[in-house]
Amino acid sequence: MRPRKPGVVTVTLNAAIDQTLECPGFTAGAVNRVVAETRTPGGKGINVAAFLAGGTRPVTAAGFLGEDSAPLFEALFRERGIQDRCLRLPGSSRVNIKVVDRTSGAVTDLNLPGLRVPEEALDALMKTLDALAEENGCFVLSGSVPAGVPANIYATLTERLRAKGAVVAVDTSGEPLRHAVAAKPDFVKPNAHELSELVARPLTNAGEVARAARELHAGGIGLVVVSMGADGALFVSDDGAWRALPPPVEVASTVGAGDALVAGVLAARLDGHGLETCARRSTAFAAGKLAKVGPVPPAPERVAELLCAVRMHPLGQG
Ligand SMILES: Nc1ncnc2c1ncn2[C@@H]1O[C@H](COP(=O)(O)OP(=O)(O)O)[C@@H](O)[C@H]1O
Ligand SMILES: O=P(O)(O)OC[C@H]1O[C@](O)(COP(=O)(O)O)[C@@H](O)[C@@H]1O
Repeated sequence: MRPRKPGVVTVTLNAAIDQTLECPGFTAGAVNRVVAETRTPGGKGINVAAFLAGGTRPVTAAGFLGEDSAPLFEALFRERGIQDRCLRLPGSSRVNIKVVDRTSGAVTDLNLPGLRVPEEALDALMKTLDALAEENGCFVLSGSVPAGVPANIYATLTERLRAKGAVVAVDTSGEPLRHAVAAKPDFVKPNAHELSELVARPLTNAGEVARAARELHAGGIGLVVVSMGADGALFVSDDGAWRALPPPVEVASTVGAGDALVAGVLAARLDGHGLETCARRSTAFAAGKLAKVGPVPPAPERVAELLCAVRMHPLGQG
């Protein structure tokens, strides 16, 4: 995974403001008291851009933002030095509600559908991405697909951008993931639940997850990473197969952990690291991210501490 052009572009079709509600003992169907509320810019590609920025490569955010809520995202772009090539749509980006119960550690996500994308806006996005492909070698296509955009959008973009020599990563779910996988991106990162939906069978243990991940890899996807929350992640490529287990860490919110893992994988692979190092580094980065709400990268010293605590297990041929 060594693109000729250094820049990374993340594409977020369905950006979100994440409203985190801290609610000890949260119970569905009951009256609950919220003790703290924060609003942070989110959406998978926005988070990946925030985690990757500040490294050795230029990072650009593309996709759509509601113009009324754009200032929150623009502040993040300024703070992290992210180039803003997001197109503006009338209205506000969705607000996704994240209920965090620190007593149980559970996080409940209520993700809204988001703004409908008009046809002209999608055409304009295609032109923007074509232009960005002239100067950027890696594209990350992440998150749900909003109304107005065909479910095969990531497949279309994967083919189009790979034809221009770009490395393409996809992190999505459901129908968009099914289509994208058929277009063989260079890297996919489903979580175990999304992978189970994709292969249409329950995956009840790490062995079953590994078997399904190998099937995807054998189908032509160079790097398959399957995340499993506190149980770590599986990494499968031509270089071999590993499971990385994070140590127990302090958790403010698990929202964005998958995006941190994607950013960590890309940073390591684009720097030319092998699979084992990539798995260890990205797992340490994702675990370090959990201490803060929102797309705040962990301090390098914290990642260095966690690196030594990640346990690596080679996966047999199974
Ligand atoms: N509670 C946790 N403790 C330690 N690491 C975690 C925890 N939750 C997530 N992670 C790390 O973040 C990665 C991605 O988290 P996960 O929840 O599987 O992603 P997604 O948000 O895409 O479902 C995991 O593979 C793991 O490395
Ligand atoms: O586009 P989707 O699938 O609704 O996901 C959007 C949500 O995912 C996030 O990007 C977090 O994703 P992860 O927890 O998988 O890293 C949130 O910021 C956002 O609210």
